[in-house]
Amino acid sequence: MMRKGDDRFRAVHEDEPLFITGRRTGRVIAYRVFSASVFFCICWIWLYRVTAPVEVDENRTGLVRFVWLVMLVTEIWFGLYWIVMQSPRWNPVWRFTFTDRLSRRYGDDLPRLDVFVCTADPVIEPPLMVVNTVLSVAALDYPPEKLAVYLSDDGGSELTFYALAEAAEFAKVWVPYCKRFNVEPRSPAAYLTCKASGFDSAETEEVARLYKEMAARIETAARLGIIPDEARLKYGDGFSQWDSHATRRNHGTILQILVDGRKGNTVTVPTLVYLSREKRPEHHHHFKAGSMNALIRVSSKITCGRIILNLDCDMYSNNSKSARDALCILLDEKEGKKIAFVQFPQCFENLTKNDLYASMMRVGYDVEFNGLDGNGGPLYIGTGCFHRRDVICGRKYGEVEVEEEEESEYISETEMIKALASCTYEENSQWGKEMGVKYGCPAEDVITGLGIKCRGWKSAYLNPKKKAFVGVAPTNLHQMLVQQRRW
Ligand SMILES: O=c1ccn([C@@H]2O[C@H](COP(=O)(O)OP(=O)(O)O[C@H]3O[C@H](CO)[C@@H](O)[C@H](O)[C@H]3O)[C@@H](O)[C@H]2O)c(=O)[nH]1
Ligand SMILES: [Mn+2]
Repeated sequence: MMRKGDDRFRAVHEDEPLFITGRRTGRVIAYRVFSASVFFCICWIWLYRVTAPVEVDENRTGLVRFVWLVMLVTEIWFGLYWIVMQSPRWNPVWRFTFTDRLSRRYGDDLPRLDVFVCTADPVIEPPLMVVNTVLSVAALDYPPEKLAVYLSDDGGSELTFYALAEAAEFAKVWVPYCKRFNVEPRSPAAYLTCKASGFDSAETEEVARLYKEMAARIETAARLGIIPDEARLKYGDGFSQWDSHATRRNHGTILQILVDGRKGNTVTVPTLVYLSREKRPEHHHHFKAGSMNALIRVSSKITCGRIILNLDCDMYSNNSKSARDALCILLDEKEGKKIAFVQFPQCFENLTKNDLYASMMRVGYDVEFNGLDGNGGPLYIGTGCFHRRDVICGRKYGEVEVEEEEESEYISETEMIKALASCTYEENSQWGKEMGVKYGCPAEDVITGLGIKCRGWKSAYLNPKKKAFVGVAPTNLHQMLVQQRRW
């Protein structure tokens, strides 16, 4: 947001909203007529059941009366269920943003944005895929000095760290290249796949060569499980944080700032941070919710972005303008003030046309989320969501927002920041309850979003034609069952 007392941009187009909320009247009326007709039928069925005489039970077994009673109860139950299910369909809305107005009003004076990418297992989530996600957000259309990308590695894997270190080097070429040539999408793997038939310029060819070399180094390291010696020397500060008996479930906090764009450092690449929070077998780690809370605390002492974007490691940014779209909602002077978070749908690139397991969730994302948005806002679904930092940390609607702090002159000591990601930090605190992402539920995202709503906030749903984030969905029955059981 703007700095205190800085109103250079305020005067420009002050009154124009940054987004509008649209309704599709024809479609809504058609649905309501259909819905009313179904309701009418339901009422008739109820009336019939209650008024039609029960046949005389000749054998006096009571069976006929019993069947009648069960039918009555089931029909009432289905009817009520159907009525409740109309709420996410009754009043759908669509949001449209004006990023040009945002640019005119704020220029590059945008709030700091911290992106959290979570990964947990270098085998299931290959480091090369993870760094593609990181690179795609590092190249967002956003001032690099205002952007920071944090990778949380719950797998505590040297391979993931190595891949991120390689990506930090490659980013110095990739980010300026994307901005200069307005590249889309900004995940190098996805972009270079579309260009596979031929490169249009010498620059693209050079970038493709550098990417392929990097990818080969990362994949070889992952396959052999060996980090090259040169990398160990070059990134000694990072690797030295793994002691000889560190395992996935038992290690200290590992924190390395690979690119430091804080005060005084001119950068073309955003701040890039690797974090693997402390894990000990005797302490519960609370899965992704635990890692998100560690990220919230650690980032608060590094860049303290006022806005937080949270992404699963398999969801790359497919539209470099998505952060600006979300800010159109969050920074809107009138309507935006009530909105705590902006949720984009989860889209997937690995599905076939028939989408055997219905992973596209089309009813959810194309119908019900718009309906929920007309009713206070969609759920938080754990990825592709822009939050206000202070709201996720517990601010209630109506409480005064703390002005964005200038980055402090004093850069906190790494050891002090590491303590924020220790296993014991949250003991006897409100973390996981009133603060941060909630614990105790496998679908931590949904209950966290509902908790925010209970504090008086609304949310907004953005589903632009050009998909904002694209990921990987389960493709076989086993993976699908595991996921559904957790939800
Ligand atoms: O201990 C853990 C476990 C998972 N993750 C990360 O959490 C994300 C989601 O986990 P995944 O196993 O891929 O679950 P999905 O079922 O695919 O995730 C969906 O469902 C989750 C729970 O509702 C949401 O948090 C996710 O955002 C949503 O994409 C991934 O990036 C993981 O790396 C961690 O960081 N630490
Ligand atoms: Mn997933």
